[in-house]
Amino acid sequence: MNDIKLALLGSEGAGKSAVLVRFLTKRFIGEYASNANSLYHKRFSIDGRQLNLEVFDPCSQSGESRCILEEPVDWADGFVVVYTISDRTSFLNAKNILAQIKESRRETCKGEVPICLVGNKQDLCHSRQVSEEEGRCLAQENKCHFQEVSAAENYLDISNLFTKLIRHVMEHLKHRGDLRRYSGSKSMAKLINNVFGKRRKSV
Ligand SMILES: Nc1nc2c(ncn2[C@@H]2O[C@H](COP(=O)(O)OP(=O)(O)OP(=O)(O)O)[C@@H](O)[C@H]2O)c(=O)[nH]1
Repeated sequence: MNDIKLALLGSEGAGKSAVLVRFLTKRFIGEYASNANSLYHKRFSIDGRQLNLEVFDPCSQSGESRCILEEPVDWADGFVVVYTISDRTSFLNAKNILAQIKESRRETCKGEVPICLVGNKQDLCHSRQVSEEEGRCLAQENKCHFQEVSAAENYLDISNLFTKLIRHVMEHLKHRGDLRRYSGSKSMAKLINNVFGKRRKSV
């Protein structure tokens, strides 16, 4: 069974946990504990293949806090970078995070890093500060997927974006002939726990 490791990154309050919980449970839960890093596990079936999905949801990163990014960026096979369409600062932070991912993967990762840029809180379009076009352009510049979503209102867009990203990760790993997939993910989970002291969750 293949292991797929994803990390969600983005500003405080961008809706990382909401997006992830919507994907994993189909539900929207208004408030989430935001003072701890979490590692979620889920068995997932895609295109007839069984996967062990691990998703790392760290507590918030500001643009300057490079250290919180380093371990997830090394660990993850793919990334969901979340900003809020009604908060330009979160968009600028997402831009910064994309640059950091690219920079740290430049040596090890020939070709594209599987990333989806997500503009969340589409339901707040009356207070929109970032146009859909700007989001799409930033994604194009970084050669990544792009999707505007509302974790509060819509499951399907979120499900589709994760499915697309997971397919991209699978392609990417196949291309790289990455045998690490079969070495067992428990040791990496342990490493992450050691580094961040985070809770682990099964959904
Ligand atoms: N209107 C609206 N609110 C949302 C949406 N997604 C999340 N929220 C709200 O935004 C707030 C922050 O959501 P979280 O999922 O905790 O955000 P986060 O990025 O995980 O935040 P940290 O854990 O602090 O990094 C919560 O009050 C959510 O209810 C959305 O799609 N629409």
